[in-house]
Amino acid sequence: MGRNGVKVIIRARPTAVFAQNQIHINQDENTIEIDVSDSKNETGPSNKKESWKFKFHQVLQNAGQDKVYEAIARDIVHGAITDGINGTIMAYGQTGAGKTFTMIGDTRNYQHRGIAPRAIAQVYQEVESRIEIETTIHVSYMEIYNDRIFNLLDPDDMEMHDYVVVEDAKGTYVRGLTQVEAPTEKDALDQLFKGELQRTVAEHQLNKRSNRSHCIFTFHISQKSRTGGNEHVIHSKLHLVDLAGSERLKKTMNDEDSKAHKSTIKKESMYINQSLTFLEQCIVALGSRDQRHIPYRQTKLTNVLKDSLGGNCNTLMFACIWGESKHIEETISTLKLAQRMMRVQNEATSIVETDPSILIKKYERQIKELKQELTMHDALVERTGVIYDEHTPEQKYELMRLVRAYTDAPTDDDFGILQLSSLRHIKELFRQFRLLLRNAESASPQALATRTSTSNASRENGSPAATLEEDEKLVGDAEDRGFVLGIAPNAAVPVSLEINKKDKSIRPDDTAAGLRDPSPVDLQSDEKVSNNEVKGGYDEEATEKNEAYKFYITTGPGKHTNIQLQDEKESLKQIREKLKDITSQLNATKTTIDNLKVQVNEKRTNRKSPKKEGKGTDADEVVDEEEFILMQKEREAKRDYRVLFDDLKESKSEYEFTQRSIELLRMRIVSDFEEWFREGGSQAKNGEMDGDQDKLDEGEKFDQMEIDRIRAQDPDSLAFFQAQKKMRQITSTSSNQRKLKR
Ligand SMILES: Nc1ncnc2c1ncn2[C@@H]1O[C@H](COP(=O)(O)OP(=O)(O)OP(=O)(O)O)[C@@H](O)[C@H]1O
Repeated sequence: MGRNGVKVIIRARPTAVFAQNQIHINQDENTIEIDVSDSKNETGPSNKKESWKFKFHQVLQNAGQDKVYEAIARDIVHGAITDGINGTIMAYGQTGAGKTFTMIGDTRNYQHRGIAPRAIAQVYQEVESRIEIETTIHVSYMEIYNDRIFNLLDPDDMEMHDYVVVEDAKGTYVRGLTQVEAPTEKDALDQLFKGELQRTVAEHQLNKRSNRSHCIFTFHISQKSRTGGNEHVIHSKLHLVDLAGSERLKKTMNDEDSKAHKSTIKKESMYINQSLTFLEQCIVALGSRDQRHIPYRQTKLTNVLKDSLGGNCNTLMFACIWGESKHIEETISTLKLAQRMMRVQNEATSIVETDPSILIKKYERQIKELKQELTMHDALVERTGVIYDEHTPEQKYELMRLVRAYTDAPTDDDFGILQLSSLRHIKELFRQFRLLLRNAESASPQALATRTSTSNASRENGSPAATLEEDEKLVGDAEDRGFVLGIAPNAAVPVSLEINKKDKSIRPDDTAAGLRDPSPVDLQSDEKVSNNEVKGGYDEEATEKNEAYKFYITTGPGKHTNIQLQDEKESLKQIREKLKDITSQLNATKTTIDNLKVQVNEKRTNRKSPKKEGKGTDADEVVDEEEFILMQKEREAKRDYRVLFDDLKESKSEYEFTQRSIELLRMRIVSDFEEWFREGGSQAKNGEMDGDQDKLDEGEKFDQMEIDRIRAQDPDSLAFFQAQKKMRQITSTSSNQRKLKR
C-alpha cells in the first residue's frame, strides 16, 4: 500500500523516415527533446513554443515486445495477483502509432505477442505458484464505440445493449457485461482472441484496419485462503486498455477516402476526442491539489476506468508515438498528455471482503477454544457436571425428569432438585418447563383432573412422587427406589427426538455438515435410501449428485471411511441389543427385589402381629430361617442390580460414544464428498466408467502430436498456440458460412 505515481513509458514505433532533426530520443536518460523551430522558419519568427524536453519513466525505441513487457508491465500484473491491487495498463497515441501492437501484438506470431497474452501467461503462472490461495478468475472484454459499451465476448449481444457503469464495495464495473470464468491460461486466451474477432472495425484513412473505439480486456480476480487461515476475500482487477487513436478531427478529415463517410467519421471522432479530452481532464484533476470534482461520469471510458486512474490502482501508460515529421503535432500532443499523466498519484490498496464461510469456521474454532478454557477453569475450581455443548436427547430427558420431580415436589424448598449449573442448563430447564406446560394444556381436562387429584392424593399420603412413579414406571434412577427402566411417558420425549422420527431426512447435523438442499441429505441419514425414495423437489442435478455419492462411497475415495462407518453402525446395533438385554435384566431384578421386599415385609408384619403383641419375647425379634433367606435373596438381588446398573451406565456411554463417532464419520464423508464433487470428482468418475471414450480418433491424434511438438519446443507457448488455432477455426467456419449464404 502507498502512493504510486502513474508510470509512463514512451514507445516509438519503428519507421524508415524518423524525424531525427526534430525528435531526439535519449534512452539512457529516458528523455525526449522536440525542436520544431526549423520547420517554422519559412513563415518567419513565431512567439509560439518551438522546443520541449520531456522526461519519462522509460523511453523505448525499436524495443522488442519482451522488453516492453518487462518494463513495469510485469510488476503491475504481479501487484494485481500477489497484493490484490487493481492494475491498469493502457496504450495511448495516434492511430498507427502501435497501440494495438503493444497491447495485443501479432496474434499470428508468438514472438510478437503483446502485453495481453503475456499478462495472461503471467497471471496463471503466479496463480499456480500460490497453492495456498484459492484464486478465481473471470475475464470480460468490452469495446466503447461512440460512448456505448459493446460486449466483445457475446457476438449476439453486439447489437445495442446500453450497459451502465455502476459502483459498489468491490469497485466500479459494467452491469450485465459478460464475465467468463477462465480457470486456465488457454481459457483466458480463447476469450481474448474471441473478442479480437468481434472488434468493431471501421475504415480509416491512416490504417485500413484501424479501429475507432476503446477496447478494455479485464481480469476480475478473487482470492481467498485455501486453509481457512484467513477469512478475507481479496478482489482485484487488471484492465488492459487499447485506446482509440488520439489524432484530431482535422487530420482525420483530410483524407479523400473518409469524405465518403464524412458524417460517420465526424461522429466517431467527436466521441473519441470527447472521451480522450475527459480522460485528460480527469488526469489533470487527479494531479492537482483540489480533487473535489473529477469528471469521471462524463464519458463511459472515464467512468469504467474510474478506479483505475485515480484511487485504488497501479497504472501504467504506454504513450505510443510515430516519429515521422508529418506526425510531429500528434507526437507533441501525446507527449504532453503523457507528461501530465506522470503527476497523478495513486493510493494503491487492495479491496478486501470477508468470506462468511471462513468467518464461521473461525468463530467455531474460537467457541471451541473458549469451551475448552471453561472446562479447564471448572476443573481448577472442582466444579463438575457443567454442560457447555448442546444437550443430548438423554440429557434433555434427564432434565425433564427433574422438572417433573420439581413440579410434583410438595414444597418450594425442593428447588435444589433442579441443580442449576449454567445458563445453558437453565435455558434447557425452561424449555422443558414450557414443554411440560404445553403438554398439560393440550391434555384432556379429565386426564388433567385425574393427574391433579392423583398428585394431590399422593401428596396427602406423604408419597412425594406418586405420579412420577406411575408415569415413569420402570424408568429412571431413584436412590431408595432403585433404578428402573422402561418406556418413557409421551410428554417426556424430547422435541429433537420427535423431529428425528418424523423426518429422517432433516437432521440437526445436516447444518453442521454444511449441507443444503439439494445436497444428498438423504444419503447422510442412511445409505439404504433408494432412488425411489428421493421425493419430488430433487432435480436432475440432485440425482446426478446422488449417483456420484453412491459411487464415492462404494468404489470412490470415500470407500474406506464408509467401511468404518458401517462397522461403527454395526457396533452401535450390538450395543443397542446389549442395552436392551441389560435393561430387561434390570427390570426383572427390580421386580424380584420388589417381590422380595413385599415378602420380607409380610414376614416382618406377621412377626409383630397383635396375637404376638404383649408377649414381648425375644423370640419375636428373631428372624426365622425363611425370612432370613428372603432377606439374603433381596440383598443378592440388590447386588446384582448394582452390577447390572454399572454395566448399563458403561454401555450407555459406549453407545453415546459410538453414536458420536458415527456422526463424525458421516460428517466427514459428506464434507469430503462435497469437496470431491465440487472439484469435478464426478467427471473423473464418468471418465473412469467410460474408459472407451478416451480413445483418440485420427484428428485428435494429429492434435496430440502437434501439442507434443509445441510442448517440446517451448512449453510456455502451448496455450497461445491452442487459442490461436481455435481462433483460426472460428474464422474459417464463419467465412464458410458466409460463402454458403451467398
Ligand atoms: N513497435 C512496433 N514494431 C513493429 N511493428 C509495429 C510496431 N508498432 C506498430 N507496428 C505496426 O504498425 C502498424 C500499426 O500499428 P497498430 O495497429 O498497433 O497501431 P494503433 O496505434 O493500434 O492504431 P489504431 O488506432 O488504428 O488501433 C501495424 O501493422 C503494426 O504491426
